[in-house]
Amino acid sequence: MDALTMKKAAGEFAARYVEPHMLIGIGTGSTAYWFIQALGERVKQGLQIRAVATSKESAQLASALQIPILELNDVDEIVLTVDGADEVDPQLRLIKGGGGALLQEKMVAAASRRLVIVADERKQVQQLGAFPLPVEVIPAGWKHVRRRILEMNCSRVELRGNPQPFVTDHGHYILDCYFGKIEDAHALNISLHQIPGVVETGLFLNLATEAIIARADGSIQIIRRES
Ligand SMILES: O=C[C@H](O)[C@H](O)[C@H](O)COP(=O)(O)O
Repeated sequence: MDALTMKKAAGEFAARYVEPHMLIGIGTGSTAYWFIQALGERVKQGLQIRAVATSKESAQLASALQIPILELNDVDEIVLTVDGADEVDPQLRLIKGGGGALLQEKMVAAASRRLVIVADERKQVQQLGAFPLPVEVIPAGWKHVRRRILEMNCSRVELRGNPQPFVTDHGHYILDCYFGKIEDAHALNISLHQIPGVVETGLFLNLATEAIIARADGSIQIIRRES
């Protein structure tokens, strides 16, 4: 199976988790795309649900498929959110934000009872950090934030977007941070949050409850976080 087919398989598998009248969170990216498409198909066949989106892009896609979209502020607990990831470790700690939607994704994840990650096997790692960690920052001070991150044992920090900086849905910039292997993700997350100007990090810790991993041999692996 190639990458696209694996993403499609994981996304479509997750769409089966959605039950009538659920309030769900819909993720962002090329794997979540297939979840949204499959959900749209079920809505077309009469499934009634309501959804909160993790990005403008996903909101637009869902709306085009007649999936009713609500604002995060207008809902209480989200029953189930399905989202992609850039890296998934065996404890279901994640790096997210490759598509720049990490802030809204983390807010939606934190408001969700279940966060199910859809990914292909290439996203599975023993230790987080090969994928550069996205950090969302306030544009007015990004150079100072970059300097502080470089002092934290980080070999390279790149402002995303060239020549124009990439601007997130919430009007911020993204710094892609090359830490290499992250030994203590929890401590790193806390340290990054202590830098003035950091809005959010792409480290999703203790949030994912389950991962649906599509394998190249055509199988689906389900990993559940031990609580
Ligand atoms: O900001 C984007 C998100 O965190 C995505 O869910 C993540 O980058 C994975 O995207 P994809 O499924 O396209 O690899």
